[in-house]
Amino acid sequence: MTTFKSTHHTARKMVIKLGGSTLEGLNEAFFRNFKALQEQGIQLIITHGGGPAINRELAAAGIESHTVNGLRVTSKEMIGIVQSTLIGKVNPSLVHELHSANISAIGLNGFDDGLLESEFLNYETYAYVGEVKHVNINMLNTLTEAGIVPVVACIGATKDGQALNINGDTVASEIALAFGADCLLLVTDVAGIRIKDEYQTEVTPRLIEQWINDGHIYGGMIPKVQGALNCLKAGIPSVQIVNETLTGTTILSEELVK
Ligand SMILES: Nc1ncnc2c1ncn2[C@@H]1O[C@H](COP(=O)(O)OP(=O)(O)O)[C@@H](O)[C@H]1O
Ligand SMILES: CC(=O)N[C@@H](CCC(=O)OP(=O)(O)O)C(=O)O
Repeated sequence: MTTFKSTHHTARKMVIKLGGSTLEGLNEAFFRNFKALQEQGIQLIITHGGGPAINRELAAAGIESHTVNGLRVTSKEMIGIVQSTLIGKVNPSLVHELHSANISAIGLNGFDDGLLESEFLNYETYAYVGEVKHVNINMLNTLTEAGIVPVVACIGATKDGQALNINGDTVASEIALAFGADCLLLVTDVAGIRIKDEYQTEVTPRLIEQWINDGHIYGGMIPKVQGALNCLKAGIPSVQIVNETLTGTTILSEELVK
């Protein structure tokens, strides 16, 4: 039994972002629901993070890291580890899981066909963290039209070929915008936004701003909701923060709230 919201049924193009917290052992419900979306003829792109895997690799190298506004400050020594973890480990193991579930998938990152042309976000504050300047969507269109699911790791590339660390939620929203997705699902380890122990089914940008200011939304949830708000502003009708069963919080533009 699926529990999709009605917006899923009307979607034609969808981006699904898998958070690092969910990547280590996706459950059977996820693959079942994913295939149900494919069977509805929806063109799908997967993007992913990998925060926990990066933490493990950094710890093994004896490197400590910290975040500012939910973004990992990434030193020169760290960017190589982030790049090799996301592109060399997390991405192929996710592609393998999809393949094992009979889903045709191909692994990509920001370097491939100039997919995520990026620049330093703010070197003084974040060092090797990027912001996406241009998404070369052509390859993703070609693959999705052929029924192949692109699986994109959140590594950007500068014009000079420098890898930059980009938050997975940010990459998901940039790709959703470039793809013209009508739905963005941010899959994480919680069933949506929780405020005072209560999961919210529908929220508005105004409430989100208030909750960030008073600390009810913090850490990794901040780039998630910010990416969601950017997508809504740019006209993507449905952005949802969901768990592996694809149920959670829908973020609505103010004017859509009755
Ligand atoms: N209001 C909130 N509701 C739910 N989770 C929140 C909230 N504020 C912060 N969080 C935290 O955000 C986490 C999800 O973000 P993150 O760990 O970055 O996930 P992912 O790896 O899936 O991107 C949750 O596990 C929770 O600890
Ligand atoms: C700049 C920045 O913060 N990059 C993230 C990239 C991985 C990510 O986003 O992983 P999740 O989806 O698990 O959060 C990081 O280094 O953790």
